[in-house]
Amino acid sequence: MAVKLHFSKGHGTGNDFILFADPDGSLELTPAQIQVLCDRHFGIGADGVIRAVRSRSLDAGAAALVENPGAEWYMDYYNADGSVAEMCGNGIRVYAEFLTRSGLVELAAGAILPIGTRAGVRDVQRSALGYQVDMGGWWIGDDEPLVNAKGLGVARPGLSIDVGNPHVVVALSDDAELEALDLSYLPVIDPSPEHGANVEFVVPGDPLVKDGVGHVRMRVHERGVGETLSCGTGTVAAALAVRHWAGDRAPNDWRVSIPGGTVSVRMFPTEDDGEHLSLSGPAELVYDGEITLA
Ligand SMILES: N[C@@H](CCC[C@H](N)C(=O)O)C(=O)O
Repeated sequence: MAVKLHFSKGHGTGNDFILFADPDGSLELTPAQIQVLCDRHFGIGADGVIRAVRSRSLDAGAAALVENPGAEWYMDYYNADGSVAEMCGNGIRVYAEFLTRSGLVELAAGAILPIGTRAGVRDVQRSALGYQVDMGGWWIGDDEPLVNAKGLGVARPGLSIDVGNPHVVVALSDDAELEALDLSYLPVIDPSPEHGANVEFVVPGDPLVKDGVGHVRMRVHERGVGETLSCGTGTVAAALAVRHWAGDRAPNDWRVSIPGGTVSVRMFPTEDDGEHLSLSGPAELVYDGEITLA
């Protein structure tokens, strides 16, 4: 049966998404429908699709992820190839803008909007740059997978980082190396991660730290998409990796430049002696439309 879909198109630093409201959870799209929507020639075109669904409408497995602490809204996120992803750092800011602009939630300055994701609940609030997201904790692997990409010449060691979804970060020596990459080809990771990974190529700033803030340039090949103009979870993974390599004197405030703009990343202590990451950046809704899906 044909499905008429009302959607909004939005982006966070050029990482673009198709968003639609399905509060009661009655409109689950198939991977083939998601691929058509995201196709830049035959569909609307986007890096991912976000279904806005109320947590209470989820099946028991997904609902368990967002019960404690409770989140009224869940970000049901799909990559352009139709695969699911646990988290999206740019998408969640655009999702917050979509929920508030559509009148589905009210978000006063300083108030916190908890949003359910497959990686757990993430707190979002308005910030000077647009929105700020508490991205939670992370995990750094002790392996060093080798990464090769077209234009790189020789494989480089990467750092595996999980920030709710999987990343491998690779340091390059300068901007010329970063620009020489051809990310229209899938980077090869050896050993290959079981569930795939987003791959970030980074060039630490020179100087690395200016006025107490660390600087990094990054390009990314997103799992399930290809090269994108930005990846929010990738920027926090990049800042973490560079801080890890730089050692004890590295700062906790970072600016990460991606082809689609700049975002801010901060590492901050939590009450239980851990550390969380925060991501701040813009979120834009560009247009609304309607499409009929076969
Ligand atoms: N663009 C996103 C990440 C989207 C999911 C990713 N491709 C994955 O499969 O993990 C971001 O802004 O974080």
